Amino acid sequence: MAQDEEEYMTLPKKFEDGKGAFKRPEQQFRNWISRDAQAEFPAEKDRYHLYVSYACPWAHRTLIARKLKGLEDFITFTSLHWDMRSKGWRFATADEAAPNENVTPDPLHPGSTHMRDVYFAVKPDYDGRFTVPVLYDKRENRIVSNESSEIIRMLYYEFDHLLPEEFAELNLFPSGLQNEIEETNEWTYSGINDGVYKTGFSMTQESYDRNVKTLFESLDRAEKHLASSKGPYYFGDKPTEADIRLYVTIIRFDVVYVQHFMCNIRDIRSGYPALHK
Ligand SMILES: N[C@@H](CCC(=O)N[C@@H](CS)C(=O)NCC(=O)O)C(=O)O
Repeated sequence: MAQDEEEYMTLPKKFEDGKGAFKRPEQQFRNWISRDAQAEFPAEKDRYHLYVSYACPWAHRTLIARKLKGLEDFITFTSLHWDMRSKGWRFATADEAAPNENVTPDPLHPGSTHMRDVYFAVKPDYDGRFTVPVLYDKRENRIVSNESSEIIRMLYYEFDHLLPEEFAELNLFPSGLQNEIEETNEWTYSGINDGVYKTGFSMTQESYDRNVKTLFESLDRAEKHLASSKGPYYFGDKPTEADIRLYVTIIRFDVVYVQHFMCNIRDIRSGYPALHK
């Protein structure tokens, strides 16, 4: 095992930006599924599996993209148990399993109890965090990717030639909006998606003050955009990546981040009517 358990839970302290703020580490598995049948990871039915946690906004993005693109028969998934302790995410035991909710023991590696077991089975000297989501290749027993921003983009297009028209046609990153989406992603990510973590995991008062201010300024900006746009989605009458990225944080905001991450200048319900809608 590359890290002992106690050290693992204190690792966030190593991910510090030098100013007391949490700095998210780079993900280590960055392969791509491709529509090209000769590719290392070609798009195929029932070849890939997603490991997620319902608690995790980054994993939630991948479940939304999978659903919107009609990829349920292409990509199976398992949700880890919500109760994360010193070894990181764990699988539900047979007693706790809720198979209809995909909360089960690991269907692919009998005997593995934690997400870390999957990482070590693939890469015995892995030394990063045992994060979800993980996109896993069931045929080659390899991890394709553990970076949600890239997983969702693979799902947008790479299976399109195998999908019924209604799903192939759904374009969550249309060329006419790509610049605006990328520009929105940039501040939404750093101010909101990661902003709640930077606020909640601040190690100094100065870092908390700075990050909570940026977070609420970014929420104000998203609120203003939504209040003055036609809607119902962020960029008009069709959902795009901007909606997926914003939604997963907003839906958790009042129930998780206000209290647990001290993101409590306002809540969404009473402070942001357009975001709430
Ligand atoms: N950049 C990654 C971040 C994933 C991530 O940080 N996931 C969290 C859950 S919300 C996790 O699994 N943390 C476990 C850990 O750090 O031990 C992505 O977007 O996929």
